[in-house]
Amino acid sequence: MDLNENMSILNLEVDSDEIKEGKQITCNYQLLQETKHIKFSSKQVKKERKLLLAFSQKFLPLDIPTSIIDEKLQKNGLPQLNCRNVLIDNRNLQLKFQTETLWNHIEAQNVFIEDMFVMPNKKYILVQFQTNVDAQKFKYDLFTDGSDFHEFTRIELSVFISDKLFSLIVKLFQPEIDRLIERFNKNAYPDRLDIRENFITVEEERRLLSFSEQLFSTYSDQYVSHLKNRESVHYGHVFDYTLNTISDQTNVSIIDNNIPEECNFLLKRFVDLIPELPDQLTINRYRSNMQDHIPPHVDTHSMCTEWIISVSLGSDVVMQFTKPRFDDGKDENEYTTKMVLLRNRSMLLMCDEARYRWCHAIQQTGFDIRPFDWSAINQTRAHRNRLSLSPRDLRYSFTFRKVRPPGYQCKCSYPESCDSQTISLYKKNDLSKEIDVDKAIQLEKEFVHQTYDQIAEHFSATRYGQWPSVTQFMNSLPTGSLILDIGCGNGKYLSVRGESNCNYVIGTDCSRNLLNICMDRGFETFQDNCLNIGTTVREGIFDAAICIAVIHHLATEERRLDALRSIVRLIRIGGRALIYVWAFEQKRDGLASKYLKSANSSTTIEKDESKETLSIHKNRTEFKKQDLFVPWKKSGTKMVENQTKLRFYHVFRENELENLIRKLSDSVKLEQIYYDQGNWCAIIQKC
Ligand SMILES: O=C(O)CCC(=O)C(=O)O
Ligand SMILES: [Fe+2]
Repeated sequence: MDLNENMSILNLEVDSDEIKEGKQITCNYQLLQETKHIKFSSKQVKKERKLLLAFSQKFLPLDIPTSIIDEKLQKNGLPQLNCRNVLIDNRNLQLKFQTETLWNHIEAQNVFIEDMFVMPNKKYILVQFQTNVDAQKFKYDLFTDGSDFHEFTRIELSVFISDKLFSLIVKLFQPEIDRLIERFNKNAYPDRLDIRENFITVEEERRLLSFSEQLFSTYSDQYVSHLKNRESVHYGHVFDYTLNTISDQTNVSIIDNNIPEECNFLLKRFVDLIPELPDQLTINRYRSNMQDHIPPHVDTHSMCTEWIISVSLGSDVVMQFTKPRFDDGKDENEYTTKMVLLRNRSMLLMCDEARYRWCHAIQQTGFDIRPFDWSAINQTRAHRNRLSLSPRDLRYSFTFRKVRPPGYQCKCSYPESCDSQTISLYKKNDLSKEIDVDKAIQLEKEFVHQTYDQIAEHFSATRYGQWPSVTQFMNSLPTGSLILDIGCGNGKYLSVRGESNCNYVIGTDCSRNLLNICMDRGFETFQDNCLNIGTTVREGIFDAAICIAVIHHLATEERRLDALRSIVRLIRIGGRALIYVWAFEQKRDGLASKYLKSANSSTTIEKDESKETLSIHKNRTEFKKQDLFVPWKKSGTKMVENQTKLRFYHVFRENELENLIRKLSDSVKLEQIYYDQGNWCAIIQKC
């Protein structure tokens, strides 16, 4: 028999019904006839969910040379395994089937499954077979080179596990699975969200698919928006996804003024659903191999009427709806995220609350996790919630809207997400009095995270110059330093690897779109909020950190202090960090900063300033307040006011950064504090 190169011959057993510190896992390396006992460390127990990761990293015998395995196999034949459970490691996403299809394929080979368990947010699948013999057949017959089944998929890493471990893993993850599945519960969908499955027939889908394929293959770049995350074409008006609104300022053109006649049959079906017919259509093309997606957004309120329709073609996809926490202050995970399965040939209608209040998104992944569909396997099993992994195919969506006249003021009841009402809402807050934490989170989400995601490309194109004193700090670090760039943006400092080129820089940022730019440049990054980083990476491991122009985006002093605490936790004792924040004082020693000097009247936005409000700063002028919105304007386009993107800033006064650092207690030494081109800067060292 032939073995795949990485096939493990490992059998894992636990000696307990619980996973506790000091409890043991026994690893039988069957072919090697070796047994190892490994005790759970307190760390593994603390982070139970990381346990399986620990299994795969620690226990998979990848280090055993294939030649040894072959030799043992020839001598001893197949090991007699006393196990019916197989853990499939699908981290490389080799599996090309949806879980239900995998089940059916396996059973079609007369190998019988008792249960299948997809772990939440993990790329592992546990399969429980009815007997040991079934498990062995699965592993040694179905997945060897040359077998029919092997043509469909490649599972290179899999591990046998005991019944006890199987049930422990189920116990460990079931609560999380229940929570995930609850998000798919139709009874709790956003109000006024309507889904009609089988809205079009298979034949109608086929016709629209070939129409779409032709559009994207024949039309030139004049008509196709090549977005970072997908491609789109437009009829009636262009929809600009960087601003989520209708725009005639983009560099793509509409294909035609009218919706194409291929859609006439759809318009007829819309008549009963919506008060007026659409005059705008965007066709989005999501390529599965590119992990195409759409970031969370609310389609701008004032630009189209109170409904939006989207018809799905080609592939199922899960759409995520999030309601800002702002509304009710309840735990976001429990109450405000909903998952909606959009099957191909279905229609999605978003009105009122679903349209105006909830963000919708399609996540960046090759696989969707969704509830297991028992009707697809003609069998029933023990009653508990199960998940299914579902690979995506090429998907097209047809989004229809009815455009409003320019200057229309939306009067919806959701001012916090309304472009016509938002600014007046925040005007009620004077942040010199601290706002509560929910408001702060919402303010940062809307006016920092979302804004950076929306302006990412243009922001990146204007952010290439490194500040010399930042590079100087990075170059002053010892050879081999591991450096974390917190709020790395487009990664302009991630290439600074020290004089010897031996330093290693990792970046983190909130903005997925900025991180995508880093990824394209080949940098290593992960997505995180500067307040949470310690929960993603191990604390105390970095020799240094830089945090340039980040902390001034946090809305309360407590949160700014928390960000400093988080930086300190991440670096090792003796490690150093450089922090830059924007200064209120834009003139020092009689000299204006570069920011003031580059004043250009054509880029400014005039706005009334009122003493008691959170105001919009006039670009390239001195600051009048510490808490304000700074407009981001795409130069070269004539933007009307409500299309301008705003970023929230708290600009620091002299001594403010220093005072904040002093609150960190004795664990930190303030090495240097200085002023650099309109910024207050500090170098600190962890004692
Ligand atoms: O692809 C979809 O179904 C949704 C598209 C969307 O949200 C949009 O075009 O604004
Ligand atoms: Fe949308």
